[in-house]
This record gives sequence, structure tokens and C-alpha cells, in this order.
Amino acid sequence: MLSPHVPPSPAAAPHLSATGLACRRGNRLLFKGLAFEVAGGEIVWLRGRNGRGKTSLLRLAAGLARPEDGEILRDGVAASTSAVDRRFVFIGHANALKDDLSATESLQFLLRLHGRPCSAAAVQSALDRMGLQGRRTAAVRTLSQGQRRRVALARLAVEDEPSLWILDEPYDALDADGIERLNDLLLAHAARGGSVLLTSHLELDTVRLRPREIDLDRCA
Ligand SMILES: Nc1ncnc2c1ncn2[C@@H]1O[C@H](COP(=O)(O)OP(=O)(O)OP(=O)(O)O)[C@@H](O)[C@H]1O
Repeated sequence: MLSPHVPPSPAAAPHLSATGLACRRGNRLLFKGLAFEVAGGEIVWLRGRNGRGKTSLLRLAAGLARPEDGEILRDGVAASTSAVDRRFVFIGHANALKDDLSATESLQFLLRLHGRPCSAAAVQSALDRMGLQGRRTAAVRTLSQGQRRRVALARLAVEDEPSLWILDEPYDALDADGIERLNDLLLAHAARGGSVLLTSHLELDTVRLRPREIDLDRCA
């Protein structure tokens, strides 16, 4: 087990920064005037009630949608102009796995799709780190929800850059062992200077992760 996470020095350049950010979905203005930063080494927990706009904010950060107003920058560049970028990883609600492929093939496919082809050994080791060593060759359609989530999250285990991870409800369907394994990945990432912006309806292990919280219910 890794030691509790120590937040970075404030001098580190932010991986993500938002100013005057506003978001509209349909005819609803979800938030406006939002400003925040996520710096290297930080784990940031985005909170708020159902429908408050957490996923919408992560989509802005991932460059999958444009803000109604204001700006959101990844490494100083507008997020919406750099949706495909090796300096960040986005894992959404959906696992995006192929039912007909095995766990190994599905993870290989995901990695290639995101421009991160990996050796068979690296893919195996990533699945092992998520506790899937016994299920490597199983078809995705035969896996439980928690096992599918583990395959999708194994994508993080091949990363070794201090990049930005944007994770929407990554703990969904995980049991205590899966949560612990994911926390190990998050802590290792923060320790190498990477940053994490995540949502979770489950309470986080705040003692280990020492997350900084952004609560949309307290924002404009
Ligand atoms: N495609 C869409 N078109 C119109 N409105 C949408 C669309 N997607 C989401 N919304 C609305 O935007 C609001 C924010 O949704 P969002 O998914 O960002 O919330 P959330 O905070 O992630 O919620 P939850 O905690 O339930 O996951 C909701 O009121 C939702 O109904």
C-alpha cells in the first residue's frame, strides 16, 4: 500500500484551468462563472447532487463539448481544440468495451483507439493490476459489471506520464478490492506528478487520497 498522498506545491503549472466557465444543457444553464484549477499531483473530487452538471463539466474538460461562456484550458490550450491528446485520459460512465472480444483484446483495442498501443505483456500486466489475471481470455459479454469496469480502468495501469486523468464515476460497480486497486493507481499517478479530476457518488478514501473537493452545489 502506498503512503497517504501529499498535495503538490502551489507553484506547479495547472493541468486544467477554468475561468468564467458557464455550461448549458438544453434550455438549462447548469453553472456560470466557475473558476478552478487542477495542478500536477492533485486528486480533485468533483461533487454535487444528481443532475447538477458534473458529467457536463467533465465533458467540457475533455473537449467533448464547448462552454456557453468562459474558457477551460488543458495545459494552457482550449480543451475543445485538443480532444485527442496524449496528455490526458478520459474515462466516461460507459466502459466502451467490445462484447465479442476478450478482456485482453478489448483493452488492446481501447488503447490503440486512443493512440496508446501497448505490448501484450504490458496489457496483461495492466489487467493483473486490476485483479483480472483469471479473466484475461474471457469474452467481455461474460464478465460482471464490476469486472467490465476493471477492464476499462486497466487502461490507467499502462500510463506512466504525469498526465491529466478525467474520470466519470470510476468507482461504479467496484467492490472493496477494486476500489483499493483503483486508489493505488490514482496515488501512483499523483506521486509522479499526474493529476486527476473525478466524480464519485461513493465517499472517497479521503485519508489515503487526500482529495481536494469542488462542490458544484456551492457554486453559482
Ligand atoms: N443531452 C442532453 N440534452 C439536454 N439536457 C441534458 C443532456 N444531458 C444531460 N442533460 C441535463 O443536464 C443536467 C446535468 O447533467 P449531468 O449529467 O451533467 O449531471 P451530473 O451532475 O453528472 O448528474 P448525476 O450525478 O446524476 O450523474 C441534467 O439536468 C440533465 O438532465
